[in-house]
This record gives sequence, C-alpha cells and structure tokens, in this order.
Amino acid sequence: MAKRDLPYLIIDFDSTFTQVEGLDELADIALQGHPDRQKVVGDIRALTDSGMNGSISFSESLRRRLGLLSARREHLPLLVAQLKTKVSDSIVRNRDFFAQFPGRIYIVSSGFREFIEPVVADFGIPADYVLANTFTYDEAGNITGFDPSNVLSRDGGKIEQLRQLNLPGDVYVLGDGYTDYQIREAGLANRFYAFTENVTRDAVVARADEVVPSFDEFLYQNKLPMTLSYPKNRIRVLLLENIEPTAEKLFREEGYQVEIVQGGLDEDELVARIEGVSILGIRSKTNVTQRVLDAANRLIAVGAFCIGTNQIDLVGCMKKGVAVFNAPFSNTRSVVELALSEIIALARRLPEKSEKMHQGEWDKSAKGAFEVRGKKLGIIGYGNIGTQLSVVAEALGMQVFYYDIAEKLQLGNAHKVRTLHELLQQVDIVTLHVDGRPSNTNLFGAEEFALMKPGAIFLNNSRGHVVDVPALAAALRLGHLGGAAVDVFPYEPKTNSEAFESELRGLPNVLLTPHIGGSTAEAQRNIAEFVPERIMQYINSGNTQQSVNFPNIQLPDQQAHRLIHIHANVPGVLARINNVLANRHVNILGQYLKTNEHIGYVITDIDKQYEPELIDELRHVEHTIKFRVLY
Ligand SMILES: NC(=O)C1=CN([C@@H]2O[C@H](COP(=O)(O)OP(=O)(O)OC[C@H]3O[C@@H](n4cnc5c(N)ncnc54)[C@H](O)[C@@H]3O)[C@@H](O)[C@H]2O)C=CC1
Ligand SMILES: O=C(O)C(=O)COP(=O)(O)O
Repeated sequence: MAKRDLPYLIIDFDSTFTQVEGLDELADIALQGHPDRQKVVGDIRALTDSGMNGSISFSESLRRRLGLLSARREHLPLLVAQLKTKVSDSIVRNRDFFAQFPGRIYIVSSGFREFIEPVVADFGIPADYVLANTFTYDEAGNITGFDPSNVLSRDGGKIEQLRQLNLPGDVYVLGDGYTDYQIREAGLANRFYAFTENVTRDAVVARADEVVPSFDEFLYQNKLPMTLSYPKNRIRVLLLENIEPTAEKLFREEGYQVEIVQGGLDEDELVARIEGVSILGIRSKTNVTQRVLDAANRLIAVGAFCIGTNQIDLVGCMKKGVAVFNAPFSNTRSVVELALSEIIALARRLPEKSEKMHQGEWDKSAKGAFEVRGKKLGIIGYGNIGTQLSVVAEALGMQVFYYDIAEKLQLGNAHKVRTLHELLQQVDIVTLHVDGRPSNTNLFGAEEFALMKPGAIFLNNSRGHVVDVPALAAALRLGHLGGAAVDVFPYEPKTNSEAFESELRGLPNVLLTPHIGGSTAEAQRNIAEFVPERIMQYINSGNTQQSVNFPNIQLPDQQAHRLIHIHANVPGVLARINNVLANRHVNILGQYLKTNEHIGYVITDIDKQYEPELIDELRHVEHTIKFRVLY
C-alpha cells in the first residue's frame, strides 16, 4: 500500500496507546501516602471500567473520577514520566510507523492533553493531532475538574469531535472502549478495530469489525509497514502431553496463541491437528513422523520438552526447514536420583518386603539383601545421565565401570570398559543410559542377560525398545537376575486412563514405574522454561544454538534487517543469495552460513533500505526450503 493510501487513523490513548488508564495512574501518584490509597484507586478504576464498557455514561464516570482524585499540577510531570514507560509494547515496537504518515494519525481521547501530548510527541505525533480534554486548576494548583466547553468532556464527545474534524475519505478507529466503537456506530468511521493487547471488553469486542490483539496485527491486516515481519498473535502453539504450565505462560507472554492437549496424540490425531501450527511442543510419547510433517503447513519449530528426541523424524524436520530443540540437561539429575533409589531399593529387596507387609506377612531376613558400598556398578551410555550417576554412585562408595560407543572423559575413579560384553561379566548392577537411536533397538537381549553375573540387578531408565522385554522377563523368572527396575517400555499407555500391560507385571523384586524418570517438579519446571526460551530465540533472532537438528549458529543482534534462509545443502546457494543482494545494491552488514549433511542455514543482516521485490526474489532462490524476514 502506498503511503497516501493510509486511511485517517483515530487512535485512543488510555489502554490503547498506553497499557494503562492515565487517570488511574494519576490517582496512584497523587494519593501516595494517603491512608485510603488502595480503596480510592480501586474506586477510580471501577469508575473507569464502568465508563469504558458503557454501563454508566462517560461524563458521569469522568466527573466522579476527578472528584476522587485530589491531584495537583506538580503531579503531572511524574505522571508523564510514568506513562512514557507504559506505552503499549506493540506501539513501541512500531515507533517508526507514526512519523511516516504525517497528517493522517489522530489521538482522540477523553483523557487529558496535559499527559497525552508529551507521550505521543515522542512518536512524532504533533500537538495539533491530539484531541483531548484539559484540566482546570484552582489558584493553589489543585486539579479541580475539566474544561466543560471541550466536546470530549461530554457524552458522545468523540462522535461530536469526529463530526467537527470532518475528515474526507476512509477513517479507521483503533481503541479498547465503547466510546471508540460509537464513532463507527455513528457512521463517522468505516472500520472499528477493538484493540485487546491491554484489556478486552466483551461489549466492545462483540461490536468490532476486527479484533486486533496487537498493533502489529492492525498493520499486518492493512498491509502497512511494520517492524515485525509477522504478528506474533498469528503464531499458534500446540502443547501436548501435559507440559508444565510455565511453558504456556511464557508463550502467551510473547503474544502467541496457545492450545493445550492433556496426554499424547497418535499419528492420525496429530495429523488432524497440526495444520496452522507454528510451534509444536511434545514429550517422549508423541511421534513426529513424515506423515505429520506432510500435514504441517506452518511448522517452524518442534520443542521436545524432554531429553530424548528419537520420537521425532529429525531429518524429515530438517528437510522441511523445521528446527527441533530439546532440554538436554533439565531432567538429568531427576533420572540419576531415580536410578540411585532403585539400586538401593532392589539391593535390599524392598519391592518384595513392602508387598509382603501390605499382605500382613512379617518376613524379617537378610537373604538376598546387600549393601551397595563397594559393589560394582556398570553404566552403559556414559553421557549426561551416565556421568552424573557415576559421580553420585562413587560418593556412595560404589566402583563404577562404564561402556560407551563414543570416547568419553572418565570421571573420578570410573573405569572404562572396552566392550559391552566385558562389562556385563564383571558388574553387580547394570544400568542403561543410552539414547533411543533406532540402532539401539534390542541392544539388550537374551545373550546380554545371560552374560550378567547371577543375582545381578538390571535397570532400564533409557528407552523401552532398547531392551527385549520377553528376554528380561525370562531371565528374572529363571532367577538368574536378582531384580530389575524398568521405567520405559516399548509400548506405553497414551494417557493415565489406559491400562498397562507387560510380561514384567507380577515378577518378584521388580520395580515398575510409569516413565517418571524426569517427572519431578524441578525437572518439569526447568524444561518448561528452557525449551520456550530456545524456540523464541530462534523465532526472534534466528539463533539455533542447541538445536538438535539444525546447524548451530548465532549472530549478534544489530540495527539491521535480518533474513534467514534454509536451503538444501547443494553447492552455490550462498552465492546465489548474495548475487540477488548485490544486483539490488543491498549492503550486507553481517552474514553467517553453516551446513550439515542435509541443509544449509544462512543468517544475513542487511541495511535498512530494500524493496519488497527483493524478498520475493530471495524466496525463489533455487533449493530454498524456507525463507523468513525476522525484522
Ligand atoms: N526415563 C526417563 O524419564 C528419561 C529417559 N531419558 C533417556 O536417557 C537417554 C540418555 O540421556 P542423556 O544421558 O542425557 O543422553 P546423552 O546423549 O548425553 O548420552 C547418551 C550416551 O549413550 C551413548 N550411547 C548411545 N548408544 C550406545 C550404545 N549402543 N552403547 C553404548 N553407549 C551408547 C552415547 O554415545 C552417549 O554418550 C535419553 O536419550 C533418553 O532416551 C532421559 C531423560 C528421562
Ligand atoms: O527426557 C526424556 O527423554 C524422557 O524420557 C522423559 O520423558 P517425558 O517428558 O517424561 O515424556
């Protein structure tokens, strides 16, 4: 849209241009130290609301509020300073917009010129374009009321004001209150946009032509220049599997729309719900398959709110330009503590002892019970969990042996063992902490159990498919193993209402837990903070640090436009991108490319001036998977 096409834009001040109501704030300042401050401020707020939603007349609301205020002239500079810090986020973000349309933007408010003018002046809106009330004062400087000759002090004041302005052409009104809507109702504006970033008034929303949760949304709908490339309120987040509520809160604070599903979704259900979703949050149960990706038309990122990512088709995501993030250390300690408790419980045969007591049987005996001190613990998979367990187990006096397919730093006095089979023959306790990559399927079967020492204890807190469960059940039934703890299963119930079936049920000295290795308050809270932060950093700045499937890159923020480009990793794409930029004389301020086996990821910062066609051309560079303008 060319600039001259901007309709006249009438913007309300209180709770629209700023997050707050000016008079409420003034009351708060004026009544500092007053014994009834809370009550009076509360009464003023209630009167503001009644006026705004139309339940009492505007002039009555204003008169009664000013009566309660006890404000003085010297309070006004304090109020202005306060309001300058409380301009609505999306207005601040689009500061550049206002100066671009001189003569087209009016602030029409039933608030007061004394505090509105200086706040909007910072955005290039001149005093002539502020239409508002003015205070009256007594000789001592007390605010006594308002100038009654001002049309805006009366009922229907905004309508009358617009009538007097007599604007030619299209007029749009953006506001949160009933009086803003009334301009449209009176036929003096073509469109009324209910602005809900700060407050949502049902009576106003119900009558609006459009409801805009941010100024970005208003600009986007009207194809006007905006700071963000896309309004955040259009980003839809789908969170599954009972993710801790902090995640929802953080995404909402960012301005995203969030949908929550308790429990998991199977492939068909997820395919049916993924359309339009930009961010998908899952835990260990939800499979993100190629079919799901084929149905995902908007997906930008997947958050695994856990450690394991074997449930996600990482390459499929990559080829579709979908970045995947997880929480690689947030529940590590919880799994370690669970493993440790299981080792001690099984060494003392607690499952059996407790079960018998519940049946009324007193079986005091030391048979089959041992201390863990001095025992040999075999850790398979010496990653984050394996190494943490190594440290804690040594503190209990255990001797640690480990086996890992990758070369790992030995911690403390842990002994590295060259092969899995060698390890199995020497240790008293075997605990699995490998990841769930497909090649680890049935890593542990009859042969491995047979190699373990008679009476040894076995733990699986990694992934269900890593262990051949019938082989484990057979080794336990035979009495070859002294006990087992299993937290993860090849098939796990989708929700708490589905029954759990397994050959391991009912076997002696076997602890079965419903995949709770990471299910602690601390871990879930940490995860719910960590993953949204990574995803929002990616969306806002292109930073892929700690992504599990994207090349990890980060450029410092700079005063620039940032373009991110994801392409198939074939030679020459960067050169083509740069050719497009060079042909259009666009200066590159910073650029970073990193590739992996499948994709290349480039962040390019360019200086401010570019034509919209540039974006189109970059989008059409051959081998492009995804292209986004970040800001
Ligand atoms: N029960 C639960 O609730 C939880 C389970 N987990 C599972 O634990 C796994 C491990 O977690 P982290 O230690 O954080 O991962 P990590 O990636 O730091 O460590 C895994 C280690 O296993 C090694 N490894 C892989 N395959 C192997 C094999 N066949 N033989 C020997 N070593 C092998 C890797 O080289 C790596 O050092 C996760 O991938 C997840 O599946 C994680 C958290 C909670
Ligand atoms: O972190 C992991 O990998 C886990 O296995 C924990 O998964 P969950 O979040 O409990 O589904």
